[in-house]
Amino acid sequence: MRPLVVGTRQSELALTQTEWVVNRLKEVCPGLEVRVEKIVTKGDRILNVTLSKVGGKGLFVKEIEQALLDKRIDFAVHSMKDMPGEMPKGLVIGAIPVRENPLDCLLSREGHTLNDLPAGSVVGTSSLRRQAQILACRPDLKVEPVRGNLGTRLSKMKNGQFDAIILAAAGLSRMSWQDEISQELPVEQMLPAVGQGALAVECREDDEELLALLQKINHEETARAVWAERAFLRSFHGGCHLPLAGYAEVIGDEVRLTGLVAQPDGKKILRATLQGQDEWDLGERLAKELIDQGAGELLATVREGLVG
Ligand SMILES: NCc1[nH]cc(CCC(=O)O)c1CC(=O)O
Repeated sequence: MRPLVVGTRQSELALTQTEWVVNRLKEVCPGLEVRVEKIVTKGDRILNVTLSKVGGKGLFVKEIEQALLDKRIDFAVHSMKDMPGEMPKGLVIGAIPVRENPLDCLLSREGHTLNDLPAGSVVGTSSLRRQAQILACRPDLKVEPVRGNLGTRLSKMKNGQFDAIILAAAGLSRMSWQDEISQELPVEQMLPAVGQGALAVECREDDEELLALLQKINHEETARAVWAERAFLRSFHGGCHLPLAGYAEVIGDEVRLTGLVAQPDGKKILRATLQGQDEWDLGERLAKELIDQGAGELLATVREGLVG
């Protein structure tokens, strides 16, 4: 294998994830040389602006994808949940390694769970998906936006700006910060984001030498689950900043997919589960089922709110 260049954002989490993937590649290809190229993305430059108002999460991957297309880098490691539904022509996801804990968790200053947080407590999250699901079970809490990388959010909670925050278990676990978790939220209370806990290793579609190597760190079960979740996401046309959740598991030789579309105030939650063999078909059928329940109208109202 030729020496490779991997592109990554420069946040601690991104670097940790990249190093993890590089180590997996070195296990299956001893002696492999990989140079790490740090890339500053638009999402990193505007961390003080509410993300949903500036065009969503594609912001974290665009510059990196351009570097791939320009052949300045050979591959890139992304958090799967930061990947938009559609990818640029010429690029593919070459591997989906084994998934970390997909759940969201509550971190609270006093060690409370979601059910026993005192009324009026302020919960920090900028995700409409998390906001809607918190308010659905605890309409007496206040949700306020919080931005910044994991460390910044943690310190904002610890210094009293928030009574609690919601973060993905996967990020905390990769940073070895699991001890900060007050409660892992069950999927019944907090359905995760599409792709949460999984990584995407992206490369050029014609790089056959690299694709053959990446195939060796692909995790079939994770990949099947994530394809079903992403098929569901794509049916809503790139709605990664929308109050939308999707989570799939492999059960025997089938995939069971649960999807959710919510009103940001949590007063309306549409949810459905389907099981089947074909991931793409499953995602599309689940989206149709939620659209039949009124998801289209609900999301249209949210989209207007985001633009205005
Ligand atoms: N929203 C940003 C983001 N993108 C990926 C992760 C880490 C978790 C993962 O890989 O799914 C996080 C932090 C978080 O949501 O708590």
